[in-house]
Amino acid sequence: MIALKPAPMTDAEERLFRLLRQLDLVPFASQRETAAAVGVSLGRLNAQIKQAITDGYVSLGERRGADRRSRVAYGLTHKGAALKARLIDRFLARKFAEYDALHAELTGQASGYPFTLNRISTMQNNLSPIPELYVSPDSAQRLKAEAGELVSHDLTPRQICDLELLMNGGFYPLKGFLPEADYNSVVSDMRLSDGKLWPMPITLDVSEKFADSIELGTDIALRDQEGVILATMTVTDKWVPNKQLEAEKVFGADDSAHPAVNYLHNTAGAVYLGGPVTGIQQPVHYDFRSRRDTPNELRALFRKLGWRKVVAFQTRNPLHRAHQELTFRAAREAQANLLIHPVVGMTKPGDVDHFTRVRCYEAVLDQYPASTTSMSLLNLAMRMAGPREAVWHGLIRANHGCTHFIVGRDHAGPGKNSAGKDFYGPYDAQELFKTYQDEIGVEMVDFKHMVYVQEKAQYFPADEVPEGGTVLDISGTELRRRLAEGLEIPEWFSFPQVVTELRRTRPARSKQGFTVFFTGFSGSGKSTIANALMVKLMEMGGRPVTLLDGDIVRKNLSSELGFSKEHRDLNIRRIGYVASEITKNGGIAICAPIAPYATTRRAVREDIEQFGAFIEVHVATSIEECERRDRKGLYKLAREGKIKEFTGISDPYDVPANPELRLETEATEVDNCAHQVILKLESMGLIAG
Ligand SMILES: Nc1ncnc2c1ncn2[C@@H]1O[C@H](COP(=O)(O)OS(=O)(=O)O)[C@@H](OP(=O)(O)O)[C@H]1O
Ligand SMILES: Nc1ncnc2c1ncn2[C@@H]1O[C@H](COP(=O)(O)OP(=O)(O)O)[C@@H](O)[C@H]1O
Repeated sequence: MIALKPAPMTDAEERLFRLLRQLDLVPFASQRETAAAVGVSLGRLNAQIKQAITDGYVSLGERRGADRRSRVAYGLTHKGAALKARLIDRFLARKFAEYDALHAELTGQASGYPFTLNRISTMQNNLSPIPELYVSPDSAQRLKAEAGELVSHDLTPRQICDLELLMNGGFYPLKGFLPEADYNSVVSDMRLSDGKLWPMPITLDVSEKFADSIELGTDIALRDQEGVILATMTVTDKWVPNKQLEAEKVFGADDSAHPAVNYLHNTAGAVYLGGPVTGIQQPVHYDFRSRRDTPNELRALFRKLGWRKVVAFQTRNPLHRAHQELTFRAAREAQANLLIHPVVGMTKPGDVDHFTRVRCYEAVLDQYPASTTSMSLLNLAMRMAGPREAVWHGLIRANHGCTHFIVGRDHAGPGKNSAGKDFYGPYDAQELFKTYQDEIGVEMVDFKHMVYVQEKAQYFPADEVPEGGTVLDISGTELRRRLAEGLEIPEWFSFPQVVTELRRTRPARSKQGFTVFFTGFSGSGKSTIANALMVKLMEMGGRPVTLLDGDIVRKNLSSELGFSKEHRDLNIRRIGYVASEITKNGGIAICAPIAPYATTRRAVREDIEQFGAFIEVHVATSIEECERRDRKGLYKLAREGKIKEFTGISDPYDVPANPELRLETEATEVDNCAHQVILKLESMGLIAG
């Protein structure tokens, strides 16, 4: 372990540090009280405070005395708070040197305790408090008011997760978003520039425009999505990262099939800002509050329970019987207590949402012995980086007071790459973890994939299956298929309470909502067929049906819109939004606009497919036939130039390339067209036969 000695602290710096520390602890104290606390005369303190105000470390405020009269009070500025955080190591080094000198003077010997910057390893104790980046609650109030004046950055959901773990010590020893030198070193060598192990770049990505507006050395306010200030950051670094290199080094390939690489290229801003963070308040969570713990809260819990050894189980999936067996075995093997530590920040796109998962965890928690098992939620934004992620998870669990960590098959695996191959080998994560285990400070409990052996009616690691045993297993994809089709999920695989919970969130396709989206020229037959379909679906019953016909929508939702590309797109996005809400809530939406642009139809499809099926039906009546029908007399007006931008005459229509269904109306009855849609819905499992 590399432990660089910090530069020596001068007397003036020590005095300033003591003052800042005291003002952080009790910002509303009188000068007399502060002078007594830091051990200087009132006159001297007064001079010190004046200097600190001139230097921008301390600001003047107001407090109400016991007599309710307002009096002057002093507190830290964000610059002062950041300086105090930076001086901590040097202050401790000085105190340590003083102790060593005292020890030598009184005993004739050096103390023999090596000084190290890594305070956790000197403490040797997973139960003692870990440093956080928060200022005291009183200072936080002042800083928050002050930070209102600063330039603000609105954090993305992923940055909020990162910031929470930075501030509460989950990402110790990081002191903020990585500066450039640390970033480069983490990307290439999995280490901070001082040599400490850290495998994941924790970066504050911003837009070029925002970065251009920030001078180095500026303090910025970091706000959540509602505008609440959570922290300030002194911007010490600003650079344009080599994202391709980051993708290759950290995630193993510059392939956008990897969710974090996709995020890097398509969501993250072009410029990174780095610098120390001063924590003001935790991000607010309204859900499962009592289940969320900071590293220090967990350490305190373990202290209270007398848990010396704790094995952590990381998960982003509901717990089934295989997981239960694995966690039981791990706890037995390590002779440790068990912390079920699921991630509720950001996981892999398409995962079961955390609300459902936590309800599933709660449902099975009483299968575990309460005296040796606890559950806590971790607001981590996963990157699905396999081996590097496992090392990172280990460090985070060490910070949360755990001594052991379970690494199973394909830990934090991102799925297949764009060539259809796995990004990482199934046990690469275990290999890498083993290499760094000592530095991580937690012991790995490794497991092979757990499978069910029918004859034994019991789970075994895949490499310990008794000879001749019949192995049963259900993959994640198979489980999703069974849930989607409402098929049986056997008792040996999961707990009935978990299956019930999952079925509630992901009912069978025949009970989910969906959208039928007709597209075609004016007069092609969209409304007529849509009406017939609606009646047929209503006859079947079961789900509410809503028809969003082009004409009706234009009268109600989009009355101010015309027929320019921009207005047509807006119209279709509105229809898509309403249909997605209907689909989300289990209804059937039938849409029948012209929707001439393929890109807009694709965007609507993506919105809706998050919640249920999207069935695109191209009503493929030729423009000549539509013009012959000319039901509303509009084609005639369009030919005469009296209606401009008329689809098919003077405006484009992108023919759908791969619709779920294409209808020919010229030689087919309306009833038969609608029936073809019904058959399609049946074949997709959306209506039960
Ligand atoms: N310039 C122009 N181009 C196309 N259509 C026109 C135009 N002006 C008015 N109309 C009438 O408006 C109906 C089409 O509206 P939509 O909302 O379906 O169009 S779009 O999807 O926003 O392109 C369409 O109704 P349908 O015949 O039911 O398709 C027409 O009656
Ligand atoms: N197989 C068919 N399907 C739908 N409409 C048909 C069919 N055959 C003839 N039509 C006629 O074509 C016209 C279609 O008009 P409409 O449904 O309002 O089209 P759109 O909504 O696409 O503008 C109606 O007059 C309808 O009776």
